[in-house]
Amino acid sequence: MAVSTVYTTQSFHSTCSISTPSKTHLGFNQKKQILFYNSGKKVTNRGIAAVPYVIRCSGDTLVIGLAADSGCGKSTFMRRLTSVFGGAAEPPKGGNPDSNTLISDTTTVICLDDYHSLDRTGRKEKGVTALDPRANDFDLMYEQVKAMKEGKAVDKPIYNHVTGLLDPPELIKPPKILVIEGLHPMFDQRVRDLLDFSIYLDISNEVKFAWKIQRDMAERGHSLESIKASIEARKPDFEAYIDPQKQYADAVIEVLPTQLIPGDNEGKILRVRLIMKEGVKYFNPVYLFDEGSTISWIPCGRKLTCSYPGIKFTYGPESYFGHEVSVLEMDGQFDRLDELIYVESHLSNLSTKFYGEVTQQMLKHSEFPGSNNGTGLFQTIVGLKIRDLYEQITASKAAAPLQATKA
Ligand SMILES: Nc1ncnc2c1ncn2[C@@H]1O[C@H](COP(=O)(O)OP(=O)(O)OP(=O)(O)O)[C@@H](O)[C@H]1O
Ligand SMILES: O=C(CO)[C@H](O)[C@H](O)COP(=O)(O)O
Repeated sequence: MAVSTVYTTQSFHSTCSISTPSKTHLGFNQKKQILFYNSGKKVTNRGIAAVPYVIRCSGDTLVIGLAADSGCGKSTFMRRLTSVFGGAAEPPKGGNPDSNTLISDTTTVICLDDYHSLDRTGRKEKGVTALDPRANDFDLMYEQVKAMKEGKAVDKPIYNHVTGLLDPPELIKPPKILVIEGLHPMFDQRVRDLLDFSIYLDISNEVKFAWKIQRDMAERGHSLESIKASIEARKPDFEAYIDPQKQYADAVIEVLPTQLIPGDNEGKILRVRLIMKEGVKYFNPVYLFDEGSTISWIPCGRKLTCSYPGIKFTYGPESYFGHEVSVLEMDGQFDRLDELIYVESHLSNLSTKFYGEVTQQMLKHSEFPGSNNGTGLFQTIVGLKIRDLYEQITASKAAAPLQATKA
């Protein structure tokens, strides 16, 4: 008899179905580990591989990691991502009004700030920042993300940004897609290994400063000096614990000052690079004109209105932390968002479901920050790639029992 082990797991949950040969019967121990009986004789765990069984867990959760420093556009990216799947994302109904979680039909976004082990006072007393691993509970993060990936609900703690305290936990049910966003999704190897796809938002210091000033001065009444001081105070820990995570990311969105205006440091016109790792299963990098070539393209002219300093796209292969990557870059900003369709029609592997879907998404959220430049464009594209990844993984799982039957 052919032996096909398509999916193996130590524990079994209610969303899974299992098929075995006719003479094999199943049992479960108290830990929900599967016990196989062959013609009435118990097969021990050691013998599991000898049993031709197929487990299909339709409820398995896809886990996406999104890493970035605070104030670098994670929330904006999340709103674009959940919009690709349709339906509004809202905090858990009837729960803590200061919850950091956002739930929509397909996705649940949890904020890793909820795994701070020290509250605001605790950090102050110990003299550590929230970026320091000592202020975070990676064991709990790992256990809970693993549990959700296996289809189990968890009681996740809540870090309350209003009070600076740790609030009572909230129940999070396993979604189809779980996004873990925050400072450290790729820091702990155990958590990193649970990720099906990972993204890093790499905002250069100049741009981070410009965004912080815009938000914290205009919206939160902070002074220029206090913003500068807070960025400086976080810098050593950012460099030690947050920034190194980008080497593990499958996609990085790098945001830099423009090169179209020599010496520009204002952070208003941006040069944005989408760095896409090659060889990642179910992820085919986007390309401009000709896959693998090196291209430079100024689309301004008859079909795209551009005011000073214009728009420039580049595309080509590069090496990033020793990995082969494709990089798509956009420098400049759009004057008229509806004309983005002209650019979209020259990009391939976008994972759209219909012609113009990228432009439609961008127009739908034209009020989000970055909608007229590469940040919004590349966040939208990564959102579509995640939808594609989810659909491919789901389809491959559905096909697995069929293949096993054929084996
Ligand atoms: N693409 C962008 N272009 C211009 N400004 C942006 C962009 N993305 C974010 N910002 C600015 O940065 C601020 C923070 O964005 P957002 O809330 O999405 O970041 P965040 O990483 O979730 O922040 P936090 O972790 O502090 O909650 C926005 O209010 C906006 O001022
Ligand atoms: O880096 C951060 C991630 O959002 C915050 O500074 C950290 O979570 C601490 O939050 P607060 O300043 O509200 O105490």
